Parts: sequence; structure tokens; C-alpha cells
Amino acid sequence: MTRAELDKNPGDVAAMFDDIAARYDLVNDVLSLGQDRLWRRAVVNAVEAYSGELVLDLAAGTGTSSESFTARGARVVACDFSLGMLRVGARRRGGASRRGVTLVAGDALRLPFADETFDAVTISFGLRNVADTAQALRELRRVTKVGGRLVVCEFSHIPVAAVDQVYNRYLMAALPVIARRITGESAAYEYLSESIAEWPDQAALARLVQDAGWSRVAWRNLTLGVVALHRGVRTA
Ligand SMILES: C[S@@+](CC[C@H](N)C(=O)[O-])C[C@H]1O[C@@H](n2cnc3c(N)ncnc32)[C@H](O)[C@@H]1O
Repeated sequence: MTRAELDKNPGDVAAMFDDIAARYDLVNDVLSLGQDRLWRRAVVNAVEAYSGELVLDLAAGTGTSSESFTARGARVVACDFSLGMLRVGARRRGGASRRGVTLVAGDALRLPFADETFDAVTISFGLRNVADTAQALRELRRVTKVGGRLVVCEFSHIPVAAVDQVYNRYLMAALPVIARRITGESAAYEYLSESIAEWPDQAALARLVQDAGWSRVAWRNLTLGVVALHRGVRTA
């Protein structure tokens, strides 16, 4: 089992997700106590993709985060650099391009798309795993049409210190143990806990989004701040 470190070496990150791909979605459901479904619904509402629009779901993994964008008739490109995650997604759907979702292999730091391709771009639980956050945000902006939207869904920090401490104890002590019970290994989930702990808080991430050229940047907390949704618009 490959475990990524906090330098987010791309080879290690991709190999780690290749290794956990088969059980990724099940483990998510269990570890988040089903909250992941609420978070995904919030992302879909924030992206507000309509019929005829083209959405990029970056770091889409198995494509679970991508499907709901098609409900109102948008088409989705689900892009990820873990071929293992993409393969699981393709197997589940019976092909790499099904029901409005097309799975594409690509690196967030050098997206394989032309400038101003997408009406909206989104990334769920992916930005934290990318080696260069600022470069990924700039690439997302490059491939977005002027007037297009960005939605980032990522683990964050609970603003109430006492509650955050309890949550951090769950992350560091309980989460890897539960993951080991389900999957038989815990290294990838130790990385998950550590990467969440060292991830910037809501305000700091908003600054990074702004510095990458996005306008009208705002965020809102989900589940007390366990997760935050950051939004931005490309205005020029
Ligand atoms: C925690 S999963 C999230 C998957 C999906 N978005 C979801 O919400 O379930 C993180 C994903 O980010 C992908 N990833 C990390 N760095 C990447 C990069 N530089 N380019 C493309 N994908 C990347 C990993 O391969 C992995 O599938």
C-alpha cells in the first residue's frame, strides 16, 4: 500500500488512490457517517449547472461527485490522474462516457483542456491532495469561461476551538482505526487525517482562491465547518 506524505508527491498520491479505489466510496460513507451525501448535494446546488452547460469536476475520482450535475441537463467532464479511480468509475457505469459524464485522465497542474472551455469548474476533496494548490486554482481559472463559476468543496476547520479539538481527536485517533476495520489497512487514512489537520482554514483558502485570480470569493461552512464550500467567479 502506497501512502502519500504531506509533500503530496503526485506519483505517491496517484498510487495511493489507485490502491484504495475499489472501496473508496463505501469507506467515505462510513467515515463521514453519511454526511458526504449532504455535502455533495450542497456542491450541486452551489454549482447550479443548467441544461447545455459543460462542467469540469476535477479530481473526480470514481465520478461519484460528478453524476448529480447532470440532473438538470448539464454535461460533465470528470477528470482525475488516478487511473485506478477512473477504472472503478468506468466499470460501475459500463463505460468511460455514460449518461452525461465523461471520464478523462488528466493532471490538475496541467489540465488537458483549452482555455475557457467550461461554464463551471468544481473540485471536491481533491484540492488538498494536489502538490501545488495555487497552480491548480490558476489552471481551473484558465479553463473556465469568463463569467464561469468555481466551487471548491474541501475539509476545513471548526471555528469553535473546543469542538475542533474533539473533532481532531476523532481524525487522528479514531478515523484510521475505523478505516483499518473496514479496509484492512490504515496508512491512506492516516494521510487523510494529517492532510486535513494541516490544510488552511476557511479564510486562508479564500485568500489563495482570490490570489489565483478568482473574483467574488466567498465560503460557507457545512457540518459546523468540518467541510467548507468556497465559491468564486471568473470575471476577466
Ligand atoms: C479524496 S478523492 C476525491 C474524489 C471525488 N472528488 C469525491 O468527491 O469523491 C481525491 C482525488 O484527487 C485526485 N487527485 C489528486 N491530485 C490530483 C492531480 N494533481 N490531478 C488530478 N487528480 C488528482 C486523486 O487521484 C483522487 O481521486
